[in-house]
Amino acid sequence: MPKVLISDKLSPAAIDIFKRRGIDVTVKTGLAPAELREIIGEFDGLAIRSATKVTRELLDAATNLKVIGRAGIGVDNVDVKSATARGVVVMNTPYGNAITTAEHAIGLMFALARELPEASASTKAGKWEKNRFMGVELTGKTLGLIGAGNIGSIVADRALGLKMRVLAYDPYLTEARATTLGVEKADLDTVLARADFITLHTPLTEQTRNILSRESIARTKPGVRIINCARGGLVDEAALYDALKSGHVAGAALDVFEVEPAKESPLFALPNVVCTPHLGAATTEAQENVALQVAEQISDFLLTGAVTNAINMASVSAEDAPRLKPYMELCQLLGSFAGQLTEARQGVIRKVGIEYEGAAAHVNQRPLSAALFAGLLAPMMEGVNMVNAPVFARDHGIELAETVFDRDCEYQTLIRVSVTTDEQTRTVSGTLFGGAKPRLVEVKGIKVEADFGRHMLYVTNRDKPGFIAQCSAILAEKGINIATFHLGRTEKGGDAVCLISIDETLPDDALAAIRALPQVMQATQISF
Ligand SMILES: NC(=O)C1=CN([C@@H]2O[C@H](COP(=O)(O)OP(=O)(O)OC[C@H]3O[C@@H](n4cnc5c(N)ncnc54)[C@H](O)[C@@H]3O)[C@@H](O)[C@H]2O)C=CC1
Ligand SMILES: O=C(O)CCC(=O)C(=O)O
Repeated sequence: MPKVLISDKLSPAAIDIFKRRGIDVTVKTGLAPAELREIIGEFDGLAIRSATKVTRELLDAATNLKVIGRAGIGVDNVDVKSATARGVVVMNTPYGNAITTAEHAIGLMFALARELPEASASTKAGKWEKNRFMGVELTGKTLGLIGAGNIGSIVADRALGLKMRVLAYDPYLTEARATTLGVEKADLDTVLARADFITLHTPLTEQTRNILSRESIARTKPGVRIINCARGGLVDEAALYDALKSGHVAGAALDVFEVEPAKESPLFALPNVVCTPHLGAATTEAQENVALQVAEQISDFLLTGAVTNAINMASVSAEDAPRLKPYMELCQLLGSFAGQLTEARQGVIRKVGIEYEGAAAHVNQRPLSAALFAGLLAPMMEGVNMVNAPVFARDHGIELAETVFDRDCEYQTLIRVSVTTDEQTRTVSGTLFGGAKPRLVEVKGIKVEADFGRHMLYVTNRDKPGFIAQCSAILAEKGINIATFHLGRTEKGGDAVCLISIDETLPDDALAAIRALPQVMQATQISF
């Protein structure tokens, strides 16, 4: 039974889902990093919000971990690069708290426009300062969005409902999408110069860190109000403080801070600053959504292999997972076969080609190249799996070319793999017998029909009499039983391939004896 740890405060709905799906779930929140490192090795899955920091050190101790699920959007508390390198899938729940967070941004905009927190505090203090608080109307004002993804788009929609004009800066926003959203696409300088309110909705990346820097704040319209409900670090807090003090910025509402928890900050002393403690996603509805989603996603992955909303891997829907399973197995075996032949020749892989024909042309192929790379690179690298193999391949400069042939095919389904090294290109093809059982059907362009046995001997030889008898005699002498024996050749007397499935591994001297046979060009032992 897979084991999952919930290490942050999640809605109890998540626990129910895990239990119902047959997952052994443990809840331990508020652990110190050392305490978490101590126990993480037991778990296959980890469900978190933002408090748990998944560092390289934690991942080093997470020897069984297969999946990390973030009940929320931002994964900046996860070292995704290290997780990927260790083959751990990282998932988030990209939509579950988007509406709630957009509503918080709109709420903060109202709070700024009418100084609601200050007015409330003053009224409760019995001051009745009716003349102190003079707000601004939102109707007709310009809202500048920085980031127009899920949350930014919802903010835009709500702002348009308030009769505001919306300008959006987002390098990935197309004109067509901007038109659909009813916003004006603009560059950052235009947003800074024209917006009465600026709201941020981007992840924190190297490109977005301090996107509202001292220089960019200086280029904003005097009297601008700034809302950050995305991530601390997008706004330079020291520069914001100075701009608020000088009056250039009329107000700022911050849900997120450079350092969290933010227990102290010079900004707290300013009357025109509204703060909330990272509450953007804090509604019952959003927390239930993300908890349910993350629990379903982690369970699906651990129980069926379905991959949803992964940051570091192609998605496989729950519907696709059973259909893709034999294809992934076939690709992994073809990759492993090609990889072991390449390893035997010590060739440096330059390029990998995958061709899909027949039914394979119509399945979701995105995860298949990852399965192929996992098989291909496993003989050469330790700890390779579908998550990290494509990254290793890219880091090693291996080019991938995928071709889909929508044409009649000799087999019901066919996947042909070619691996090009400095020396040669090797091709190997496979099909699914009965739609499910991987079978080799072609090696080096020569037709064979062989199941993938646990231990195999692959021989290329000249098609001359005597080879089969001599080879069988060597195996018999070593007491090695032959399970299956498959032959193929280009033509009578031409090149031939022989695939022998054997019940145990072949001793080195037997392999050497087979290699020494006069007809033999290459003999390699393959294990799956
Ligand atoms: N305060 C809170 O509790 C919450 C905060 N968040 C934060 O909100 C952020 C946005 O969430 P979503 O809208 O769901 O993400 P999203 O991925 O749908 O949208 C992000 C947008 O930022 C844009 N972007 C990327 N780099 C940019 C750049 N250099 N300049 C301008 N735009 C850029 C992207 O093109 C994308 O459209 C999350 O990354 C997360 O950090 C999310 C949920 C709750
Ligand atoms: O889990 C939370 O409360 C924070 C949500 C958040 O920041 C996110 O989803 O990116």
